[in-house]
Amino acid sequence: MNTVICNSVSQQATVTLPARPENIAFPPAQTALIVVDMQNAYATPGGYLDLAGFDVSATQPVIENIAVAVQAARAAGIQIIWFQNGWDPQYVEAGDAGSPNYHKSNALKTMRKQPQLQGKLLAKGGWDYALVDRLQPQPGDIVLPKPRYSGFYHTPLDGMLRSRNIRHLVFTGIATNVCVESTLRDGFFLEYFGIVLEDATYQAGPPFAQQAAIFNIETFFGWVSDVNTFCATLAEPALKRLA
Ligand SMILES: NC(=O)N/C=C\C(=O)O
Repeated sequence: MNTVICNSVSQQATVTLPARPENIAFPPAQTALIVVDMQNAYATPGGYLDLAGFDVSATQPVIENIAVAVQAARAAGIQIIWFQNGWDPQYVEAGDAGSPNYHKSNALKTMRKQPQLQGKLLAKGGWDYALVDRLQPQPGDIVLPKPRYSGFYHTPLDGMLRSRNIRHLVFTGIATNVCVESTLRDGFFLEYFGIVLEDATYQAGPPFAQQAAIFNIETFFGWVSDVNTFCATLAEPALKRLA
């Protein structure tokens, strides 16, 4: 299993993260680590993606890598934001037939095909909607429910970030090619710097979906790094102080 271990740090002014296509500097105190939709729906066998026919069998290393990244980010004074995707149990927030979401959401489609699942998939308060046991928010973290793929739509995310002077967003979570990429793209248009920790994300669909999302992000919308590098970068100033 791909386990990454790293040490924590105190807050510093700016760090420079080795990344593709080039290194990127950011101030931890004005940065958020966003954990996208690490719910049973997306990461656990028996959850929505699994029931809809997507392979979630390789998500455990991603969960572990996210836990490591969250711990390092928290110690460095980076704001942690947990997204939770879904709707009220009556699915009013999902939209009716007048919404593209009604037609494209594979959760809604799966429930229409299998009516016994109605009220179970991505419904607030249920097991499917809950974050996986391994990844739980702590006091000071922000938990943000969102009803669409992008965390910027129908949520207070932009205001929350601006009021905290946060301009850099480090992304982890599932799915790279859907909610991670959607949010990072919208952030780009709103003048946020988006960084993805590649090994702390996982795709919905075949491996080429991951590759394409990472290519798009690296080439057009943001920067790509990994958990080990992220942790080592945050630890560097602390190591220098000890020397
Ligand atoms: N969290 C996500 O990326 N979600 C992807 C698909 C869906 O929610 O139907």
